[in-house]
Amino acid sequence: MKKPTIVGLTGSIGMGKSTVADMFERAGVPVFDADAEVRRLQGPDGELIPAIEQAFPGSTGPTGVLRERLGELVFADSDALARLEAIIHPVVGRNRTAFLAEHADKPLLVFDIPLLFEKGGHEAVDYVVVVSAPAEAQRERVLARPGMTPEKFEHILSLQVPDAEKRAKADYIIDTGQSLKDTEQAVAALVEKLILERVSD
Ligand SMILES: CC(C)(COP(=O)(O)OP(=O)(O)OC[C@H]1O[C@@H](n2cnc3c(N)ncnc32)[C@H](O)[C@@H]1O)[C@@H](O)C(=O)NCCC(=O)NCCS
Ligand SMILES: Nc1ncnc2c1ncn2[C@@H]1O[C@H](COP(=O)(O)OP(=O)(O)OP(=O)(O)O)[C@@H](O)[C@H]1O
Repeated sequence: MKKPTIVGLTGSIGMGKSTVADMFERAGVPVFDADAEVRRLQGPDGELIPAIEQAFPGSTGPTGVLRERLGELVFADSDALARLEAIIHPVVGRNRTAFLAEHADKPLLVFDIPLLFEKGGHEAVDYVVVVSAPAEAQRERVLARPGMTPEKFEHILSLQVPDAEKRAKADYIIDTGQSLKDTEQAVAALVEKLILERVSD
């Protein structure tokens, strides 16, 4: 049986990656959502709560990880962030492998991975799709989020591979600086192209 084509979907903060991932799902493509997986593992009764509480005392409660508190601890301290990542990333990787096995009969799959370039996962996918919009649109979207400040935004940006570099390394770019409808059409066209290419391979 032919293996599924794997698309790695990524993009910097606020570029519209989650919205575009939903568009892939609506086009019939199963999506592994690394962020959702992290939230599940960190949620109430999440598998990683004991390890996170041990490494970062006071960072969890009855609702699971206290995201804002943990964010304050790790986004300001790169060693702390590396410790948190060492707890989380191996488990996410394991669950991604299980997702792949479950969907081995599908033509196309999407791995929605915010840190695809930062963590070197781009070698493990067939195509990298970068979600991108003008910096002004990105800034406006992110600053509209509750609890976000310009300082926090700049700092998170500094932890991420710059958008220009992501674009340069992409196989395909999905522009989210246009209307949602136009972006959805671009996603549907890309899905069709990738499935056709696979068949004629
Ligand atoms: C620290 C946590 C709890 C803060 O949660 P919060 O809901 O406040 O923020 P959120 O997860 O939406 O992240 C905000 C922005 O920071 C970026 N970001 C998150 N983790 C990282 C990281 N390890 N390195 C660089 N950027 C990161 C996200 O891509 C996003 O653009 C959470 O980000 C976390 O657990 N991060 C570590 C796990 C991880 O690496 N997740 C990302 C992909 S699997
Ligand atoms: N053409 C478009 N495509 C995608 N999103 C758009 C578009 N136009 C406006 N938006 C809006 O931009 C926002 C993007 O948010 P989204 O959560 O998808 O970003 P994200 O990149 O996943 O963020 P983060 O990396 O911070 O988790 C949404 O509110 C969405 O409705």
